Amino acid sequence: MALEKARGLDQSDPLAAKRALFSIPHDTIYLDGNSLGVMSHAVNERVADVTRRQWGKDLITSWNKHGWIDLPITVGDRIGKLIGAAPGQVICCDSISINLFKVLCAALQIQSGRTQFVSTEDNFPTDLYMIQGVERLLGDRCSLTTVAEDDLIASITEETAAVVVTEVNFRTGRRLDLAKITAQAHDKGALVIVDLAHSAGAMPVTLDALGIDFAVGCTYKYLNAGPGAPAFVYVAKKWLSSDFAGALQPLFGWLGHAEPFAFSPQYTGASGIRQFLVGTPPIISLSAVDAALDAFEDVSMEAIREKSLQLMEFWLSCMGDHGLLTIMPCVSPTEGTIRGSQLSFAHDDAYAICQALIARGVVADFRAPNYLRFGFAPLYNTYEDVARAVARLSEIVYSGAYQDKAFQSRAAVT
Ligand SMILES: Cc1ncc(COP(=O)(O)O)c(C=O)c1O
Ligand SMILES: Nc1c(O)cccc1C(=O)C[C@H](N)C(=O)O
Repeated sequence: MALEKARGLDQSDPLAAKRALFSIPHDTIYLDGNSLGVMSHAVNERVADVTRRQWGKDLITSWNKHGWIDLPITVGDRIGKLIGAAPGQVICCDSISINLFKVLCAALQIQSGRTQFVSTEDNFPTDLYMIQGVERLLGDRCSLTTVAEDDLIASITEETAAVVVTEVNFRTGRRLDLAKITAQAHDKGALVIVDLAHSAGAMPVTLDALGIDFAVGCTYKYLNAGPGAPAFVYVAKKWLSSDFAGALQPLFGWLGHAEPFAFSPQYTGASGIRQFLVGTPPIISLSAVDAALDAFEDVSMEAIREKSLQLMEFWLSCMGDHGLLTIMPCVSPTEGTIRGSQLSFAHDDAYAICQALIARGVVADFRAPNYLRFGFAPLYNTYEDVARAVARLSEIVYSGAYQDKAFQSRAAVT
């Protein structure tokens, strides 16, 4: 029944043709695109071209000949289109963690006199760690206050330098209201720094329209650029033309210099977003980001969001039909609009169930303390994936197959 319904839904799916752009092992149902997206054929081909032809034959001339030197900016602008940022405000470089360091320092510089960052206690750890690192570096010029998600808005006061918020919670999938958070922050004179790791490529994001000050995000999840592909950083235009322009962030690397090839001993930051570049970009994986973005060229983020919501509704109805929702309750919001593109379920044996699923070709992941997490990537996941994965989950849970010893021992990466 569920399989028939799924096939019908796949037939009328306007994004169905997109799946053919990706390389997905035929015996795998991949529901972990919220951790590492799958490889597109375009990425595979571009990486081969960059290594064989560009690097292999054209060698160092490729910095000019193949536009390597401008890739952080050209790719940044392409990402900008997906997150509601006009050109010139996004650059693709470094990791989320490093980019956070840059924008945390920028925020403190802009907010002279204010020292407090407010964040959520359940934020992705690297976001909290980076603030703790700045705190260690700057002493009483920086402090971190963490609060429950429900208390975030009320905790933003005239003392707050910036709110540091991840739009979609990596454990629960809860999506916070950026419009309300930004309105309160700006009302109190605080800045807003957003982590879009679980938003970019999964749903519409409107940074310029919301008036967000800074944002960071990665490209290896829903943007499918590959393991360790460079992240991005958004800096609102008004800060790029502020008094601090050219020296907004403290990692004064040579490629953020106004004239890198003048090799001056004195740092003068480049104008605009280029000042957020530090050292030499990883051209092979940056090219992979560029190629990965091709899959988003002719599709709207609204259409992607629509399918994401429908995939999750179908997943929940299939789990309900199998009686699974009482055995492993959903810890994600039941209301789709306040959820990202993932569903998490609590079960004491979530880790072992996840391993048993992987052994049966359904790739999900486990997140401490006891969550089984499924990510939905509308460009390549199908309704048939959903029906088949829930059937396998049901078989594992009711048969007790997950209790096998082989599924108990924890790997380094979960
Ligand atoms: C919300 C969030 N922020 C940051 C990261 C990681 O950042 P980085 O690019 O520094 O590894 C992740 C996942 O790895 C994440 O889920
Ligand atoms: N970045 C990752 C990695 O290098 C290895 C394993 C997982 C990741 C992840 O992205 C985890 C992810 N941020 C999460 O939401 O759990």
